[in-house]
Amino acid sequence: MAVYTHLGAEELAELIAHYDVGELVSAKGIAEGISNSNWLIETTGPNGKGARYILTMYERRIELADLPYFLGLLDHLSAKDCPVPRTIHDRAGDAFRMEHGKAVALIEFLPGVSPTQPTPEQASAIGEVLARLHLASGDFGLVRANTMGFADNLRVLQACGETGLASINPALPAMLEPARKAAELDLGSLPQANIHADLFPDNVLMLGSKVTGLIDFYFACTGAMALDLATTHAAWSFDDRGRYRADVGSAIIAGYESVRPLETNERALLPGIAKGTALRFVASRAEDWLDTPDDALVTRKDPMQFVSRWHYYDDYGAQLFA
Ligand SMILES: Nc1ncnc2c1ncn2[C@@H]1O[C@H](COP(=O)(O)OP(=O)(O)OP(=O)(O)O)[C@@H](O)[C@H]1O
Ligand SMILES: N[C@@H](CCO)C(=O)O
Repeated sequence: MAVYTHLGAEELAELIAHYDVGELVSAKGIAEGISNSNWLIETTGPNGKGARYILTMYERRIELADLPYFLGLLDHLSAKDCPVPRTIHDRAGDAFRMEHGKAVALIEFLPGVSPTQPTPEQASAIGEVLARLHLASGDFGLVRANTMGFADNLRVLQACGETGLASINPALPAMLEPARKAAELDLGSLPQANIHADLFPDNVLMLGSKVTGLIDFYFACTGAMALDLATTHAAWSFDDRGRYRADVGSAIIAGYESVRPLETNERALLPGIAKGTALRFVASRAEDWLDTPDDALVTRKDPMQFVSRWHYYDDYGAQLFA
């Protein structure tokens, strides 16, 4: 249940009164999500016709200093017609406010549901939208370094330690060596933009094959566009038993290239980048696994899922991205 902080009805009404969105009608805690507290807010709307918003309270992981980048990027992309939610600014013009010592933001509600078994049509649509996002984000004025880059992944795995990794699964310590290799990959010479960097299906809202919303930009950073494409490929193209879905994988690349064809140097590095991005999720999941007590209510994500994806890219990456 992702509502970590209780906000009473009066507190919520007072908070909403700082925005030009009408009066509070209802507020429901949203169960999905694990990092932040989220509420679905209904108000009478700026013009009295009713409106819905997402209220997010930033609970952990997110640095306050990064919020202008994350929220500003949403505004920049939505102004360029990308399907991302706008940030609603308060009457003073601020994108976030402090409440109980924590930052809160009011965000446009977008319709749609996250696909659990994406179709090739949906995969193609997400590829297209990702490329549009890259073309639109290049001239966003702010920059943010990737804090989950390949060298960071190595540090995270090393900090888990061989014993810690082996306590999750005996096959995990063997990923330290590939992580060392990935850390040597230099993505700095590839075309850069502001990238989402975590575009899993649960961060995408869709109606049928139409992408209605990309959400959860809290790993967004300035980085190689090919990294974002490889991450999306790794997140979408395997079924729940870990089998590669060729129709979905090729539809993502084809959809992307229908808007922004890959450059030769990006294509050449994609197999290595795909392995590196698989290790990003091995590392963050292993770290979370060791940090989460066995009796916590949160369901831990299995790092081994991405070990098997790493092996797939190691075996077939060269032909997949040829
Ligand atoms: N702009 C939006 N429009 C509609 N629904 C949204 C929007 N933003 C978030 N949601 C809903 O709220 C849920 C939780 O949001 P989100 O996944 O961002 O949670 P989180 O805790 O911030 O992230 P995470 O679990 O990835 O750490 C989403 O699954 C989605 O259903
Ligand atoms: N989307 C990530 C969580 C955020 O880093 C995962 O599935 O491991």
